[in-house]
Amino acid sequence: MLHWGYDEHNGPAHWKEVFPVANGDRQSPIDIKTEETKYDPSLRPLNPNYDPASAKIILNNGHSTSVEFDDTVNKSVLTGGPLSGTYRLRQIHFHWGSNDEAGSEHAVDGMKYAAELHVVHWNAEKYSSFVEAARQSDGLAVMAVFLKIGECNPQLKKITDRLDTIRIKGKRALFTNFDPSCLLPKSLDYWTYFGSLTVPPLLESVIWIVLREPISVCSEQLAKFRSLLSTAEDEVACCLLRNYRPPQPLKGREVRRN
Ligand SMILES: NS(=O)(=O)c1c(F)c(F)c(-n2cc(CC3CCCCC3)nn2)c(F)c1F
Ligand SMILES: [Zn+2]
Repeated sequence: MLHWGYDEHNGPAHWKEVFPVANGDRQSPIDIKTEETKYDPSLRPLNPNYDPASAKIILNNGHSTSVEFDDTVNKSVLTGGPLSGTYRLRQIHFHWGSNDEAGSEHAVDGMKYAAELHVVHWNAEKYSSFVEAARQSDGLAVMAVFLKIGECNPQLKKITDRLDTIRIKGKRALFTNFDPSCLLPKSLDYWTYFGSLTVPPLLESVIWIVLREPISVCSEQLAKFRSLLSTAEDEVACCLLRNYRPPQPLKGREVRRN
């Protein structure tokens, strides 16, 4: 496998060839069987506290589009929920499919949504950098939000309207004054479990917080994600039509709910 991606020759089925942890005991995403989740009264309300000035750039990294935040200080943080300590906002990004029927990474009772937003944080209380935290079992906390096909989402428009300026892999553009809380649903009720990055190097360092209520997205907005290219300037253009990893074995893990 040359460089990992989502095509037949370098997609999720091949990742274990380079990243053997792909067959590990706490891989993500998973299919959340709601009947088997366990209510945990010790789980606290989620407390996202983001400063719009932390937003810096919007980027096409060839695998997704992300908004990167200034994580050199505790300006935008997530506390509460299943977390002990303060997790600092690093980036948000999306996963989508080649059609509106599937595109999310997590599934709920076997059902997949059209897309999924990930809000990535790292444990800045215990570790000194994102890369160090990414190697620790409690290093990262990712909040996942399902995108359900419906009304066009005016908040998401701020992102989808910029995608034509970063079509090519590696392109980036200034993107500030953006508070990702505007993409969260009314209810912050969640499921939580111990998992991994869903992209190589698939490190098993993520405390997953999956919000139960989806936000809306319309087909036209999703189509803009699919028009992003997974290729750089000097390569034959190839659209990033899908970028989701299928659900992985639960291997005895518990999924708790608040
Ligand atoms: N889908 S996900 O699981 O929410 C998700 C994440 F949680 C991530 F942290 C990343 N991530 C990957 C790197 C490179 C680092 C390069 C040095 C070693 C750590 C990874 N930066 N952020 C990511 F791309 C992603 F998709
Ligand atoms: Zn992701």
